Amino acid sequence: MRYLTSGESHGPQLTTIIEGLPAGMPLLDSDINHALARRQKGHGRGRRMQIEKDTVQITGGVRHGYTLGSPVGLVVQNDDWKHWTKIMGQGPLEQEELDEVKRKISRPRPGHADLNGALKYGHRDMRNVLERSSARETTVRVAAGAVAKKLLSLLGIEVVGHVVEIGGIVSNKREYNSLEELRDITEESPVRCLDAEAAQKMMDAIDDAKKNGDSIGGIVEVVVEGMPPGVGSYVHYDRKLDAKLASAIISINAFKGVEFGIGFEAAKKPGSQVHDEIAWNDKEGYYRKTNRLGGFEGGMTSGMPIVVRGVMKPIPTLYKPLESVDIETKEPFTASIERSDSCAVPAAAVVAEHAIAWELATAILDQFYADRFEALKASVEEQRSFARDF
Ligand SMILES: Cc1cc2nc3c(=O)[nH]c(=O)nc-3n(C[C@H](O)[C@H](O)[C@H](O)COP(=O)(O)O)c2cc1C
Ligand SMILES: C=C(O[C@@H]1CC(C(=O)O)=C[C@@H](OP(=O)(O)O)[C@H]1O)C(=O)O
Repeated sequence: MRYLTSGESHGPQLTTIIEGLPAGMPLLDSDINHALARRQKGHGRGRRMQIEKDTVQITGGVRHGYTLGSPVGLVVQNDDWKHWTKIMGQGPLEQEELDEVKRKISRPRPGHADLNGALKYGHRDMRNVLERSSARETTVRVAAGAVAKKLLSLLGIEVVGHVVEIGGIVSNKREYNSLEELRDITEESPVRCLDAEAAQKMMDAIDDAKKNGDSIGGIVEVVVEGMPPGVGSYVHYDRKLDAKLASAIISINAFKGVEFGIGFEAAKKPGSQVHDEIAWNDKEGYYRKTNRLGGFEGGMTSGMPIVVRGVMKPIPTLYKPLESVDIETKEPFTASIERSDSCAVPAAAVVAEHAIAWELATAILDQFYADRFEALKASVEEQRSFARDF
């Protein structure tokens, strides 16, 4: 399965085409709209989220609520587009219109894609870079991921993303009875955090950062339950599933680090306190007594919950900006900016959830029968009972 996205942040719309879904899978726009609404929430976002009411239009590949096997097209309109029709128009402009809209962006923001993108494509107006490097694109990544999540859920695999740290404030509550409980509690939290006390401190930290013209980052965690064991590969470096998940996390705007299970803590501990002992019982077959490795050994799923965390750096656009250089004058400057998020970690937890769901669904479709949904389901179930009886 693969998808491409197209669209600029303030252009008319964002589009994605998904290729490789099986036929006969139930899919409604409401499955996707719920995910889009979740991505828009979260304490710390700027005014843009009040303008947008993200909803999807399915433009192909679905009929009467079921996939056809043909490419699935998804479109999300940018409501902000109506304010940008001249600046972002695709046709040529008259000279006087050009003068009006051609306020070139020549001052790159440290930490954003502006300068590197300009050097790559030769854009002297860095709007040509920022329009696409903007995390607005994560809207359609979430839309594609919501389709993947639907497929996983129909196969008994659930994926939940939540926030475990913002601005150095750590969630102390990690235990929950079920993924459903984790989802419900974090859904109600304005920062998508299980620990209500830490959540309040996180919100205060976001407000402080905003007041000071600054921004803060954090850590999100994605948990997956229900993956059959043995998905991925130890045979080929480019089919290792943990590596694909790591790449999916780092591909999200502003993500700088990734770890599985106890992650970087493993460097400090002896093997006896890192590796998970193997056990067997009648009901489950093989399982691990602990899950310190976060659901992976040898690039393949172990059947234990997958636990993957990603580090998001603070948002680069600052109301109290850092020093940079104007590419026209080569003079140093510290410019003010119009609007920005001060913290997007809660939204990024939703993006991470969907990026992970996409990779898992793709791995399932690579490994099991993939043309008819019912046959896929039977094939995944067969792997589960094979592993149970092995
Ligand atoms: C949900 C989300 C919202 C974001 N909002 C902003 C924002 O308002 N302003 C900003 O400068 N960066 C924002 N970012 C981060 C930038 O898009 C990102 O830093 C930039 O594309 C450069 O890429 P890199 O940080 O991965 O190197 C956001 C990221 C995410 C995931
Ligand atoms: C539009 C979204 O996020 C945007 C991501 C973003 C960036 O630089 O990444 C900059 C901001 O854009 P704007 O200047 O239009 O407010 C965010 O609002 C979104 O998440 O849907």
